[in-house]
Amino acid sequence: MGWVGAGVLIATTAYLLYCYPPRSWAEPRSFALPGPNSDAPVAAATTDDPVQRKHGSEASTPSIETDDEDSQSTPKAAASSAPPPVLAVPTFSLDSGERETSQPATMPSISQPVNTTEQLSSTDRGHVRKFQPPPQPSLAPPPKPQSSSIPPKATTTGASSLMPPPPVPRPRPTSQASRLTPTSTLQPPRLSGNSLGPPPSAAAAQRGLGAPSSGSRLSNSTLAPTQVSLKKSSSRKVILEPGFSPLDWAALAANPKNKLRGEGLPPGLLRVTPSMLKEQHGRKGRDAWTSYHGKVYNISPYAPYHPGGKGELLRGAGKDSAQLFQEIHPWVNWEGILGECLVGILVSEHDVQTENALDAMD
Ligand code: HEM
Repeated sequence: MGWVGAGVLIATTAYLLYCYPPRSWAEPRSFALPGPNSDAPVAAATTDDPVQRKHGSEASTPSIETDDEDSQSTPKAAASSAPPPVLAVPTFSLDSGERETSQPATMPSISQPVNTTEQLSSTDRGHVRKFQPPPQPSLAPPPKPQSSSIPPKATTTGASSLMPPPPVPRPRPTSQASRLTPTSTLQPPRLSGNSLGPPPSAAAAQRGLGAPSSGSRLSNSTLAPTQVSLKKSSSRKVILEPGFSPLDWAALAANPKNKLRGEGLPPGLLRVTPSMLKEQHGRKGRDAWTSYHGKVYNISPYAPYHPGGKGELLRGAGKDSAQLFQEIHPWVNWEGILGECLVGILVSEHDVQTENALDAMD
């Protein structure tokens, strides 16, 4: 190499001398002077030709030369400009390549407007990428574009899916139906007839015109007031005169001296035949007798105290009243009211005749 360098040196000097002949061309000293002057540039050119070309192309400022000297000694100091491009280049180049081909429009939207112009210019120029990209790719790249582009679509789609107002028409029919149904359901129970019904219904059912009819009327319940009026009208109770209340009757019956069985009767129970009972019809000054479960009672003293009236009570005079009694008020305690009015026992005509025959034989 030394020989080659010397040859080159000589050739160059010869060329220079040929092109720019010195003023003292004729002087022999001129050959000696260029020698030492040419040594310095030749040495610099031979040693640092490739390196100096790079630095010279990059910049002519002295600061760059100092960086080069530092870079040789300490790479970190010079890496301030170099490393970032090394790390950023692969990521950025890949992203930029894909984006340039597939999604050029997403990049500006992702990166902020300040960097958009720089990126567009950087995509066109590869040299500029190395210096500018590091900050840009680190902030911009993958997550933001996808997230920013996808979410609005999803939100819009979700909103559109949720927006259609089916619930608006739904509540209307449901509310109407619910309103109609509950009212309908609530009305039947409200039928106060039920609350009023049970105690009197049981009584009225057995009192008046039959339990089944009253039960159906109560179920209708819309006619509750009419039911009450019917019960009152069906009620055949009479207004008793003063001093003939149930308590007055109880006080009268408590005293055995009142002789509620009737005047002129023997002390013991009588054997009453149907014919005898029939003669005690309550007219023509006779007491009214009636039979109930084989016993004969004098009902004449109770007539003014009978809540259903004297006429109703005398419907059973001279005959058996069990059927009428059961039809009207089976809950009434017959024996408790008319115990002191017991006359005798009901016997058949045949039994009375045999007894009479036996008595005659005696
Ligand atoms: C045998 C024929 C009888 C007839 C036809 C008859 C008829 C009636 C009638 C129509 C009523 C009114 C019912 C109402 O409106 O709630 C009534 C009430 C009454 N009757 Fe008679 N009755 C008879 C015999 C008796 C007898 C023998 C007694 C007593 C042992 C009696 C005691 C009563 C009582 C206590 C009431 C009031 C019932 C109530 O307040 O719920 N009845 N009766």
